[in-house]
Amino acid sequence: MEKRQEEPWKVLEFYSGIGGMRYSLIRAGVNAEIVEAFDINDKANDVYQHNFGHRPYQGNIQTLTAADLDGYGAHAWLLSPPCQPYTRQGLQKQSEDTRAFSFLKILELIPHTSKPPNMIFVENVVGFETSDTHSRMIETLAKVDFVTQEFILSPLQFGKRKPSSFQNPLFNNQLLWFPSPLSRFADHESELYEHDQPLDSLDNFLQSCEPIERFLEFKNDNQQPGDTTSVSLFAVGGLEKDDEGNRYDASSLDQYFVPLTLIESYYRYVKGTGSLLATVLPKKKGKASPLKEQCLRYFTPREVANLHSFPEDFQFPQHISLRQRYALLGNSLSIAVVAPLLEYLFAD
Ligand SMILES: C[S@@+](CC[C@H](N)C(=O)[O-])C[C@H]1O[C@@H](n2cnc3c(N)ncnc32)[C@H](O)[C@@H]1O
Repeated sequence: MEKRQEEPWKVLEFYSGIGGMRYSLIRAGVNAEIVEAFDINDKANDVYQHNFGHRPYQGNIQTLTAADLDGYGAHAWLLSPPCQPYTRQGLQKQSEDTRAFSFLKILELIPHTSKPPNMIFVENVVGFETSDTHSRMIETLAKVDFVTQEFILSPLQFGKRKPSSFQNPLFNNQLLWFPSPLSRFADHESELYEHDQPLDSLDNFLQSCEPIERFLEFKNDNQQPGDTTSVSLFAVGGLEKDDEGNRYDASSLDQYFVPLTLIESYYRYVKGTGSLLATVLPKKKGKASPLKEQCLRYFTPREVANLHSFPEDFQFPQHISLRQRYALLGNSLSIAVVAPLLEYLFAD
């Protein structure tokens, strides 16, 4: 697709969810216009519409044709397809999983379009890079003359069509485990590590992390200044309460505390997903206190959105239940990581 210099990039956002990709594009400062977004989930579309004033096309991406895609005249396609076929907790059926079909279908349409996109950005989970879906993606993109660069930061893949290229062609057709090529694009808030080695110790890692208080909407009342590093996170099970259909009252903190009965059977839930916050510090420094004394609570949806770097004005419409909020946020992405990648991809 030809584009005049001053024209905005025309972008299609596939699997738009609650708009993590669109927020990343905004944060990257790319002069772009989302010409259409696509998602099958009506609740996700309610949230998207609430925040962006546009309701995504609500249908199965698998039913789109090459002519439909040509009709949008887009320069770039952004895709965050379902990750369940590749996650470690899942059955790892990869391209055999019905949830992978629409992604493969959309890639296979590229040679049949008369105006193929100049750029493609794909975001997924660790596990995708070794899947047969990934092999088919690389094969299909090579056939239609794309060069690719791939990053495992949070798991990300993206491509740019010849003759345009990446700012750093040195990394073409490589899978990188470090973000150095992006460092010029990372803004202050989303500073990326320059390390091309894993962080060597837990201490170094903790020092390079933002304190968790920065992300909290409910601060700990009993917190002393300087106690920040003592707040602990535990990976245990998700929220138990089924609040389907109930309206969500964001103002009450009580609903986020983990019931003692659940903590007592902590080990049964270790395999679940989600993180917990210890709101009471251990009495003795360096000594872990029993879980029961730490007043564990779940992060609120706003806090999860903060951890994903969603902007402050992002909101859920009232009718979205607590459980739905967690599910939608859980499907979304880290804007702090995706924004520099988009900036890198769109840089001339
Ligand atoms: C991994 S999530 C992407 C979330 C999004 N990037 C965000 O920030 O919220 C995948 C999304 O694709 C949607 N989806 C899955 N299969 C689809 C299909 N065949 N057609 C349309 N949407 C689909 C799901 O409803 C879900 O919202």
